[in-house]
Amino acid sequence: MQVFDISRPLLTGVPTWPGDTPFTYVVNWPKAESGSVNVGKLAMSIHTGTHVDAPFHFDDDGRKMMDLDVELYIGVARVIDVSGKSSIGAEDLLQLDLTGVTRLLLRTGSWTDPTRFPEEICHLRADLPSFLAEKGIRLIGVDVPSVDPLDSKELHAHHGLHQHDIHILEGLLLDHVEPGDYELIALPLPLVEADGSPVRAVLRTIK
Ligand SMILES: N[C@@H](CC(=O)c1ccccc1NC=O)C(=O)O
Ligand SMILES: [Zn+2]
Ligand SMILES: [Zn+2]
Repeated sequence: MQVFDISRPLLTGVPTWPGDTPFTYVVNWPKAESGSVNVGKLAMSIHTGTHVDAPFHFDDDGRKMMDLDVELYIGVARVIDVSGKSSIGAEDLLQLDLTGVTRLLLRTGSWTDPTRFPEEICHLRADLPSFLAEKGIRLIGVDVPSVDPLDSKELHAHHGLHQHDIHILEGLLLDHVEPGDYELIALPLPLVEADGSPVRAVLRTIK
């Protein structure tokens, strides 16, 4: 059994959405002062690195992190390669047999420099959510900061996925993983009021 870490490392300088809270970690209470332990303090945006979105992120009346079904973030997931495309719609996935797939991770390869926030990414087209829902998919994962174009204010993909009860996992690292079926573990933190959560996402080979 092999485990692939598909999470982006969180460290000072990690790319964030333009204008968003920078990531900081400091030892706020060092052992030399406390006498026994180093105690760290963390500040970050929910949407930095590998994370899940809760519907409240794009809908004031939407559910928050703790209201979402934790089961969806654990279980068999299929990784597919869709690199080289500027967007993904139903047409791009028509040839695939997605029978029995609940969690689908798209390797777009469109975030080429992990040290910088991308200028352009592969996004999901408006016809994809209903197509995925028909196939029974409940969670979609992408290796880019958003399922919508970076400058989108309408967030058609976010809203469409939510309407079809499909959960969103963003900012994965999939370059080092071959397409196929794995067990996904990407548990969000129990942030009761939050619009999402950072996750540690891993893929475990099956058998
Ligand atoms: N929808 C994006 C986040 C996003 O749009 C965003 C995140 C932080 C600060 C600003 C953002 N969008 C601004 O237009 C996401 O789901 O990660
Ligand atoms: Zn997000
Ligand atoms: Zn999002």
